Amino acid sequence: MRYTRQELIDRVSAQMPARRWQHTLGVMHSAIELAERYGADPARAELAAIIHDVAKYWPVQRQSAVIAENGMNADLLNYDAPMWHSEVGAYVAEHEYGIEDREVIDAIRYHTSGREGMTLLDKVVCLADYIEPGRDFPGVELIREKARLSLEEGLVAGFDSTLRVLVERGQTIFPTTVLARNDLIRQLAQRESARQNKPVSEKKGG
Ligand SMILES: Nc1ncnc2c1ncn2[C@@H]1O[C@H](COP(=O)(O)OP(=O)(O)O)[C@@H](O)[C@H]1O
Repeated sequence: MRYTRQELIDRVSAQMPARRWQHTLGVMHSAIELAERYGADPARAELAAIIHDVAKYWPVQRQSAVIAENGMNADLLNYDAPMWHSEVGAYVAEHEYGIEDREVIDAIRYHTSGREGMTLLDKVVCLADYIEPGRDFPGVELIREKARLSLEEGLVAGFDSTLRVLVERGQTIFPTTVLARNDLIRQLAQRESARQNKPVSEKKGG
């Protein structure tokens, strides 16, 4: 990594309006909290959170150029521009800030869409983005409640709310989010069936 934590904060915060930096501070806070609760590395969660929205306010032409010119996921360009900043943020993290930690880079890359097989760090950063203290969209309280039960339940509730809005607005859906949601629902079902198939003696309350 080329910069200290404070240098990174200075560089990232200079690229967005104050209210978006406030959101980022909230995501840093929630990412650390979720990491501590669910066994991820809080320092790596915070690092991904600091950088996650770095490209959010870049002109869209600059964002699409980074994606098109660097062999990144060009399919993203077939979807609405607000999706692009995650991929660009991952690029900036790696190539401008010298981050070498693949999991941190990927947590930035998938913080909006999610993906099938999300890592623990992906889950922490994506969910923190939904529930940071400054968020007040309809349904955020339900996502916060589910986040107290598990990362997976929190994320399913988060993706549900995003998908609902996209459907209501008649917008196209970047399919990776649907794959991520399917995968999380299967993980929850597997966890539940493992819990139910435990020998009776191991079950609390019989
Ligand atoms: N699967 C998807 N398909 C299309 N648009 C999506 C998808 N997931 C998220 N979005 C949209 O991308 C935008 C950026 O998402 P996000 O980074 O979570 O935004 P913000 O932090 O500004 O709330 C939002 O407008 C959201 O509705």
